[in-house]
Amino acid sequence: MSHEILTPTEMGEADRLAIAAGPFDGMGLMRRAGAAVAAAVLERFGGAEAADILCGPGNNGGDGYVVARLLHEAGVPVRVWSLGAPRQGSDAAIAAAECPVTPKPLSDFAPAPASVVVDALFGAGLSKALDGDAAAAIERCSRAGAPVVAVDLPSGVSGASGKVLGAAPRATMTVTFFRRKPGHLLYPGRALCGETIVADIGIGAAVLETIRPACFQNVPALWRERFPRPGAASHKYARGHVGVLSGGPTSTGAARLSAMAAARAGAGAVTLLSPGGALQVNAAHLTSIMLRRADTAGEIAQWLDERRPGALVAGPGLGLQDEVGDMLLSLAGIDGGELGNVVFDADALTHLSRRREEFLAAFQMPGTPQRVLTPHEGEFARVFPELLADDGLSKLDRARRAAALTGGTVILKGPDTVIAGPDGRAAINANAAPWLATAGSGDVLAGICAGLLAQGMPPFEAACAAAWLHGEAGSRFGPGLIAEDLPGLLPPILREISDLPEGR
Ligand SMILES: NC(=O)C1=CN([C@@H]2O[C@H](COP(=O)(O)OP(=O)(O)OC[C@H]3O[C@@H](n4cnc5c(N)ncnc54)[C@H](OP(=O)(O)O)[C@@H]3O)[C@@H](O)[C@H]2O)[C@@H](O)CC1
Ligand SMILES: Nc1ncnc2c1ncn2[C@@H]1O[C@H](COP(=O)(O)OP(=O)(O)O)[C@@H](O)[C@H]1O
Ligand SMILES: [K+]
Repeated sequence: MSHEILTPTEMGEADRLAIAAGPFDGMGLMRRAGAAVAAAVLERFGGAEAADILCGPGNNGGDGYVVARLLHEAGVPVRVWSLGAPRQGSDAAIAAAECPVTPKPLSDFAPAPASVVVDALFGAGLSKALDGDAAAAIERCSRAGAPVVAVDLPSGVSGASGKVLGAAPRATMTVTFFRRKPGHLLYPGRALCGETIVADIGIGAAVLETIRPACFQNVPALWRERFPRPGAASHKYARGHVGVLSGGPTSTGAARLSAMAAARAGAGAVTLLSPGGALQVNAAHLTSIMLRRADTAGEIAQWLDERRPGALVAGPGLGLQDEVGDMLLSLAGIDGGELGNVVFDADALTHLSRRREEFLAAFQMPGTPQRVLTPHEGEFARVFPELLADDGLSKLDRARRAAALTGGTVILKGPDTVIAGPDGRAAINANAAPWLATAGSGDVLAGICAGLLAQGMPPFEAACAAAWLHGEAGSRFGPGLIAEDLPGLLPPILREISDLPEGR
């Protein structure tokens, strides 16, 4: 599957490059775009008694006129509703002139029973919030419950951010062209697109060499090559050692979830670092995970110096006391030779929000551990309030800005988790299910990520792989999922990733 995601601006560039390279001109691409939509309508809604085509003034409307002509030629009763004539001489004007159905004003549109609506009002060129006749038409459509096929995007959904500008229909199906846009994968856009079909309209993949997209759908092809596999002669420490910091006696479960997940993700050894007061309760619940007493920042540093683990999980259940913040700050600035990677999760993110400037300064020191930050939206709001307050930023933009600010990899969690690296690369995760919204699920994600980091996977790839594995485990299990289930669901998924035949 092609997993590059193009912003609307990059898509415009793809159009231009493809037209320059030939063989299709703009009109040729529009005809192919319209044909792809018409084919999808006939295949999925062939039984509809009629088709209502809503056409905007730009090229999205142009696609709509092509769809209208082709459905008419296929014998479907077609009505065309226009928001305004296309600009003279434009491709859309040519498509409108070629359409044998006379358009009526959009203000008169009311969906007929048993008709399918093709929404070709606005696509990539959406420039302001929908209002007036466009918003009213969408409102009538929603009230009638008519099935909607969206051309490129449901009109009103921003292709760049997935945000709704004014109003947008809930499409049953969206047919987009060449590659997905962020708005197809980021909520609320994702939910409004319905099933998304990516149609080939004759733009060659070679244009991507010029565009060099930096955003991808999170699929295994993105990181499979870097996925760790144990060498035949590996010993347990060579497979990676993860440390996990435990909280006090009444909040130890989160760290154990992380520890178990790190082990299942393939780390050869996992050690839980526990305050003395929590040793008994941790010991009572651990078997393969090692346990070490560490009450102070000094004792943790001593263990790091002795064992030099590949990764540490810091945050789940850790506590919000000031001395915990001091300890985390010292970890952020520790020598990367003693500790390769730190996953800052949960309470560590709250400490980061309280002492942001000190943490950011520590992160900038050369030779410190690589970091992965795993905020959910609430934690993100605490750490980066100025990014959340900026309405012009998409979730993708926010994750990228946070990665740049911290010089780390950010997993901005949610139903549309975004992973962003400090080099500008980003991925949007699309395989998770709401069953994952259960206490402790994030602790498992942090542990999987640390397990992969400790095995030498680079942070961006490890973060993407962790989000994907976590999403896959949750989706495959389905209803009834609790966080304890997640680590045990990983082995068959890991086997598939590694392409190992049964019994090996
Ligand atoms: N390029 C190609 O080769 C190909 C492109 N293709 C198709 O083209 C689509 C992009 O076309 P596009 O760039 O013309 O933008 P489009 O979405 O039609 O809107 C622009 C018009 O709408 C107006 N307008 C915007 N928002 C508005 C609002 N809220 N309320 C009212 N008006 C609003 C805007 O006005 P303006 O901003 O100029 O004031 C302008 O007049 C793309 O999605 C795909 O379907 C395919 O055919 C494949 C080949
Ligand atoms: N509706 C949803 N659909 C898919 N995944 C979700 C949804 N809600 C939450 N998740 C995922 O579940 C995990 C929850 O993490 P988090 O909020 O930190 O939980 P906890 O702190 O209880 O461990 C994240 O990986 C998040 O992406
Ligand atoms: K549209």
